Amino acid sequence: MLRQCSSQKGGLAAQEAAARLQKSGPNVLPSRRVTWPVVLWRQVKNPLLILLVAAAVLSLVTGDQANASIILVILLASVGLGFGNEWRAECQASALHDRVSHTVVVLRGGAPVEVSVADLVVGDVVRVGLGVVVPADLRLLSSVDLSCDESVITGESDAREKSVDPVSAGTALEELSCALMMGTVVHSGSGEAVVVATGSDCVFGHIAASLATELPQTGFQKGLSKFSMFLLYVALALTAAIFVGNAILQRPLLDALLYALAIAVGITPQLLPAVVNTSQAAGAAQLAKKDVLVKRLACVEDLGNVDILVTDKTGTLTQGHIDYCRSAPARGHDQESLELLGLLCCETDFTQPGATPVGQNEIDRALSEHVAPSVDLGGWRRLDLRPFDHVSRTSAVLNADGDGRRVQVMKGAPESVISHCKEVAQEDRDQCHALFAEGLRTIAVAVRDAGNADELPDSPPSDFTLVGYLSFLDQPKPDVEASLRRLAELGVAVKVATGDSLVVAQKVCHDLGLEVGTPLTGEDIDALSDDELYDAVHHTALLARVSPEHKARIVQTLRRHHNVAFLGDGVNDAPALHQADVGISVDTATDVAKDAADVVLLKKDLSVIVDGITGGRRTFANTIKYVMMSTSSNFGNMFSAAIASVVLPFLPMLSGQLLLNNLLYDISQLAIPTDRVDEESLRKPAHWDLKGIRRFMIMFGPVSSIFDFLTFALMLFVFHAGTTEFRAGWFVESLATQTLIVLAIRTRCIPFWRSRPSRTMVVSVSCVVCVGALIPYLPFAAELGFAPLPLPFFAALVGIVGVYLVLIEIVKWFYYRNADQAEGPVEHHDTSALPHSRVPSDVRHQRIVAGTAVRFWPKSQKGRGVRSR
Ligand SMILES: Nc1ncnc2c1ncn2[C@@H]1O[C@H](COP(=O)(O)OP(=O)(O)OP(=O)(O)O)[C@@H](O)[C@H]1O
Ligand SMILES: [Mg+2]
Repeated sequence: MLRQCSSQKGGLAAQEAAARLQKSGPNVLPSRRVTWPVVLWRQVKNPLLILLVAAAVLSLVTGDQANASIILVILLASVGLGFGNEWRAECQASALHDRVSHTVVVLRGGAPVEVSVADLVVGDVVRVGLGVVVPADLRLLSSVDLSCDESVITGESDAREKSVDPVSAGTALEELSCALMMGTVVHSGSGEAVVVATGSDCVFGHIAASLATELPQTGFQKGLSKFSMFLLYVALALTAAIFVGNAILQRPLLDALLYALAIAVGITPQLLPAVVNTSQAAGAAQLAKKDVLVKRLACVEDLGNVDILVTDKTGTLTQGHIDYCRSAPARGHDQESLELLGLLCCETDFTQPGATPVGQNEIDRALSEHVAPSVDLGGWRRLDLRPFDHVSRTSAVLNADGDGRRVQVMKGAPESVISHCKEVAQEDRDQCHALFAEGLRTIAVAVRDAGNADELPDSPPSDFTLVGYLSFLDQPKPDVEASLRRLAELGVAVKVATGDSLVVAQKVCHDLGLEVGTPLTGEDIDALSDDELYDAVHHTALLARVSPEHKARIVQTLRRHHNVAFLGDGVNDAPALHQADVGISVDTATDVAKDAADVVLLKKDLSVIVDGITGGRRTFANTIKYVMMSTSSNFGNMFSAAIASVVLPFLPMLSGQLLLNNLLYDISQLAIPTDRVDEESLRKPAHWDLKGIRRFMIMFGPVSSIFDFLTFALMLFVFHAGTTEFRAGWFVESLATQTLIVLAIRTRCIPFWRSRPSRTMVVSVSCVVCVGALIPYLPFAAELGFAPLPLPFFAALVGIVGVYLVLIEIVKWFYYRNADQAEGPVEHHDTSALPHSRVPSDVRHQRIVAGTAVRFWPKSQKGRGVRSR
């Protein structure tokens, strides 16, 4: 095979590889990226929009050409605005995605080097190990106990054994035991293989091309679509009512249709996708600056909604760099033989000259660094290996010494190893506890005479002799305590789920000031039903000696009533990462973990997650502002327009004018993603709450209508306005009230005084109001159907807007008082899980029922407004 690929055992020379890369192109699959036509289609596929265009074209041919042309021009501008913003967000998203690196170890000129997966070429010799996602189609050259999870290709969930033995030509894909396919995952063992196909030439390339690439919706997206459907129903009801009302009054039908459709378009928050995407992209870009890469933009908000974080221990609570600390031989054994046997039992075969540890096995790396130089492995030979697995928590080897004597060595978690030992003296057991109590990650080494066996028995026998313990130190991180406190303040409970010993984990938690409550072990968890587990997990912050399945089960159980994030970097964390609402991994993690994650941290640090969560909440809060806007004054305006069209003898605004009004309003709202967010709204997870939105709409919409009717009266009875002047007056008033209200709605506090909006927001809102006021004076105002307004109108306008904003503050006060009362009795987070029980009095856990939840803004702390930063 090597010859067929013009390669050799030591791999390709660097120049040769570069030359092949030039010819074959990078090893990547055809992009799944969104292209611009797709983004454009998203803007125009709105059925209301299509109907409106159709009606406008009809009107262009048969009737009012000026109005029809204005409608078309404005629609074009709206679509352009949405497209421009969404496209920019998409570009930012894919740039972020590209920053998640995937590397592989290849032999170049005989030496192992780490290169980007994209740089692989046919003929490269690569090394693969546990947890690696196979980067191209490979033919095995050597392997140790290798098996692969090929479910992405075959749908078969059981891992398949792999070996170098050739198979006959024409063998079915599932039976290709000497080949590793791109996209499959190494389930156990390790090996070397030569690349036979890259990029879209791979089997996976063909499959991926035919797969639907739609990803399942995130919690946030589900809420968003429900909300959009709700508005669509409101729009349809209103459109039908206006149309029928006008028809009964025998008004021109085409005009009525155009007008009704313009109102429908006005109500549907057309820019919602653009605002959401821009918010998310801005949020993601800010998070990227803080070393948080969001793989899917939609996860930004979900990150903000997290209220429980389940995390592993190594590298999160501890520094993650394991150092060999000391050996503790059992009675009757010495340090030398203990270290020698420990080294023999590493996955890397150190009896081979020049062997370097592969993969992410930290314990083996530490042993090779600190023990290998001083141990003489001369004469030893490896016959068989069973690599470490997270379920049995042991690894085993069969080795022969210089005299041909064969021994089986086992190393692993002390409890697991000791269970296979003949007899273990009490003092040796005590020694283990003492090491655990010091917080040392400790493994036991045991040995047995293997007679003349050639390979390891299927299950380890129980006649091992304990040789002793090897201890490793992984220091607690100094800044973790502060991060744990921040998380508690954010209403996020932290649970540590580790495969390490309970005593070691307890010591680490204690050192960090994390109260653990009543800890659970894997065995405890097995004995509990899901309901019992759900309750028990609330009373502890520590789950120790847990297997990968336990981690996944814990996450799954908690998700019933919580939004759960899981942080982990090992192969053993992948199932839980998949289960979690938000899977978080690190850039240095194993491929499977990184693949399963939604968010990748460039630094494995709790403080980075704190930033991620606050960033997510900020983004969510801003998105919700737009939603609130669309459902309050914007809705109110359209509602007034609907009523007025039936009550007045003429249309209160032409359809083109309505659309222009809507376009200007939308432009002003594009600044929302830049807005500041009150510190208070960051303190709690926020969720979609359709009931709350409906209540908001019903309370705020009519308030804006009252002022519209006031304006109608003013124009008709005080200024005795003609039709065009009337329309200009209402155009200016509705735009002013509609846009300025964002300054009130954006916060629970008193605007400007307690909470300041961003400068961009103030500027954009003010500019739009001014532009609106100027439009009736512009040279083309007559074409638009406007006449200039008398100056006293503006004095009245200032009065109307002023009273309106005051009234909104009063309604706001009532709304939040009711919302807070409606929330009912509040369950408290189990404070034992938080460091030093420093839980703010209002940290509560919110029950999310069937995707709806409690409210947008957290309860204000006894009127103490907090100034936003
Ligand atoms: N290479 C190894 N050889 C032998 N035993 C090991 C090895 N790696 C880990 N162990 C043992 O298995 C136990 C569980 O390790 P595992 O890596 O599954 O834990 P984990 O859940 O990833 O821990 P953490 O939360 O710290 O990341 C360790 O405490 C140790 O006793
Ligand atoms: Mg781990």
